[in-house]
This record gives sequence, structure tokens and C-alpha cells, in this order.
Amino acid sequence: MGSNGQTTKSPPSPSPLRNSKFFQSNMRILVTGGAGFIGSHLVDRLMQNEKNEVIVVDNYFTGSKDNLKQWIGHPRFELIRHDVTEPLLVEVDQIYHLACPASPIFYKYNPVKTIKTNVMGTLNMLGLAKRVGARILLTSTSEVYGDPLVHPQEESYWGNVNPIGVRSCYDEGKRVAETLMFDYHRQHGIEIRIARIFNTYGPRMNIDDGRVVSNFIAQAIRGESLTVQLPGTQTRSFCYVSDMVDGLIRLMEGDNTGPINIGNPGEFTMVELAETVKELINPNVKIISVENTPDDPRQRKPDITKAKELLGWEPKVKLRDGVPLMEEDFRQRLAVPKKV
Ligand SMILES: NC(=O)c1ccc[n+]([C@@H]2O[C@H](COP(=O)([O-])OP(=O)(O)OC[C@H]3O[C@@H](n4cnc5c(N)ncnc54)[C@H](O)[C@@H]3O)[C@@H](O)[C@H]2O)c1
Ligand SMILES: O=c1ccn([C@@H]2O[C@H](COP(=O)(O)OP(=O)(O)O[C@H]3OC[C@@H](O)[C@H](O)[C@H]3O)[C@@H](O)[C@H]2O)c(=O)[nH]1
Repeated sequence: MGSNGQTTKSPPSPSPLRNSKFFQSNMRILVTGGAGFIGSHLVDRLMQNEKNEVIVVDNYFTGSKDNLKQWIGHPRFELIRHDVTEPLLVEVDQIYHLACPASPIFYKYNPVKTIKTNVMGTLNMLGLAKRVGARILLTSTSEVYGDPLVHPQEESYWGNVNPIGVRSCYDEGKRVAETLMFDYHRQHGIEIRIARIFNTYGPRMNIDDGRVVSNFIAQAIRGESLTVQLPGTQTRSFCYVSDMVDGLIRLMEGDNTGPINIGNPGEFTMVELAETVKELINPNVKIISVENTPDDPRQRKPDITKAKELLGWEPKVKLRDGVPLMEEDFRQRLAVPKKV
């Protein structure tokens, strides 16, 4: 029984094909979007457990095989090029459903495809969960709170979202995905988990991803000006990727459906973030103001009381410790060593 929905049905039984495994692991886990930033770190953590067999499906829109290169050829790992808007049949016990472009520049690039990914992709993964009796976790987002009128955001807040704006393909798409998750839970007894992820950063983010931490770090390393979008007083709360992965696994393994906020409550304005990156990486760069895009949320900070109480989770890595870890990875990929 979930915290938020009544269900009269018991979960579907695992399919008999579950026993026809080619490799005898205890848990067969599907990660959609596993070639992306968070997905590939999640795969690394899941693969550390020898009882897990991991299957990744990805269409490589924003992800890359390079993120998974250490696992390609491993007997407990499989990589499938597949678009989640098409049905999929694989025998699995758990589904981490991450597939969806996450950076605003990428999700706005083909908004119809983004909403199809969120709606049809989630429907397909729920259909799969129902058919094979798997537990499914959706990576939803803090963007379901829109431009929040409540601060910090608790899970009980219903949000302030523009249904027809340029971000709607993503934030409304994720809201529908959450609805589908609960409808399948109530109607078919599917075991669901919903994580509302707040801004996450770390190694392997696309260098020209457009998200603020990756932009500022790449700009500082290249000696370019840091582009703070106006007004610069807007806030975000940044979670390091290892903390995020830990939270997602605890949610999947625990008893609570969610939705549960997973994020770091340390809140920064974009000017403060730029100043921190400048100080830590390159004190010689300028910070400049540039135009913003429509409907940019003005403030965002997770209330993580539920995550603490129900998952025993809270983030460990502070922004000042996470930025240098990401800098190292970006310097390697940009081939710009640190001057000593
Ligand atoms: N990183 C964040 O700050 C953040 C915040 C909130 C929510 N999330 C959610 O977490 C998940 C992962 O985000 P990320 O930051 O790793 O992004 P990412 O863009 O690096 O990863 C997304 C992955 O999904 C794949 N993908 C996209 N559309 C697909 C489709 N139709 N079929 C199959 N694969 C597809 C991409 O190729 C990519 O590998 C997303 O669902 C995102 O909405 C991320
Ligand atoms: O170069 C930049 C890029 C962005 N920004 C600002 O930084 C803030 C954060 O922007 P990002 O593009 O990194 O991310 P957003 O918070 O808008 O969306 C994010 O939120 C939740 C997730 O679901 C998404 O994956 C993620 O993109 C915005 O206020 C934006 O205006 C800059 O000041 N400069």
C-alpha cells in the first residue's frame, strides 16, 4: 500500500519466463536512459552488486555508449538501442525508468517527442511492469512544482505549472507520467516508486548540455565568461550525483511509493553559483548577465523530511566539494589540465 493511493489489488506475479535466465543473478534490473548522466552512475552502482544483472535501453538522444564503456562485454550487462516510445519486452524484476531528455535545451528541441517520451514511454514501461510483475521507479522532477508559490517544496504541494508554455512538454509530461504510475498502481496493483529529483550535477554531464553547473564549469575551464541568465537572483539546490544514486536505490528498495523529493536543500542564487565556480576554478573569468528563457522557475529548494524519515537518506556532498570532482572530469574531456 502506498502513502498516497489505495489499491485493492495485489501486485502481479512475476512471469514464468523469469526463471529462464541465461545468467543466474538474483535480480534482473532494467535501466531506461541508462546511457545518460544519472543513469550511467546508477548502472555503475547496481553493477557493483554481483547479484544484479543490468539491462540498459537507450536511444542515445542525450546519452552515450561512452558512459557505459566499462560494462560493455561484461556477462551481467546488456545494452539495447531502443526508444521507449515503442513497446519493449524483457524479463526483469525492477525497472528504473529514467529515459527522457533532462536539459531544457534538449527537451525543448523536439517538444512533441519529449511529451511522447514521458507519456508513451511511461505507459510502455508500466505495461512491461504489469506483464512481468516488476517494480518500477520513475525519475520525476522538481519541475512538477513549476514556478513554486510554496518554499521550500514539500511533496504535498500541487505546483504552479504553465500547461501551455515551452517547458510544458517536460513538466506537464512528468506530471502525466506520475498520474499514470498511480493509476497503474491503483488499477493493476503495480509496485511503483516515484522520485522527484532536484537539480543534480557531477561527472559525465554533457559538456555543452546547457544546464547551469555544466555550463559554468566548462566556461571557467575554457576561460570564457560565466553566463548568468537574468535576473541572477533565481535559486536552485544542487545535489551531487553519488548522493542522488544512493537516494534512488533506497527508494526502490524501500516500502514507500513516494512521491519523495530527492535533492540537496543547500540553496544558491545563480550569481552565488557563478561566484563559487569562479573562485574554485578560474578567478580570472568574468561573470556576465544574459537573457533568460520563458517560465524559468524563480526559486527551488526541496523539503527532504520525507526522504530522511522514510528512506534514512540525506545528501553528504556539499557544492564546494562536488564542483572540484566535476572539474576534474571536465578538464580530462576538454583536454585542459589544471595549471599548477
Ligand atoms: N539531472 C537532473 O538534474 C534531473 C532533475 C530532475 C529529473 N531528472 C530526471 O532524471 C532522468 C535522467 O536525467 P539525466 O540528467 O541523466 O539526463 P540525460 O539527458 O543525461 O539522460 C537521459 C537519457 O535518456 C535517454 N533517452 C531520452 N529519450 C529517450 C527515449 N525516447 N528512449 C530511450 N532513451 C531515451 C537519453 O539518450 C539519455 O541517455 C530524466 O528522467 C530526468 O527527467 C534529472
Ligand atoms: O548558462 C546558464 C544556464 C542556466 N542558467 C540558469 O540556471 C538555472 C538552472 O537552469 P538549468 O537549465 O540548469 O536547470 P533548470 O533548473 O531550469 O531545470 C532542471 O530542473 C529539473 C530537471 O528536471 C531538469 O533536468 C533540469 O534541467 C536557471 O535559472 C537558468 O536561468 C544560467 O544562469 N546560466
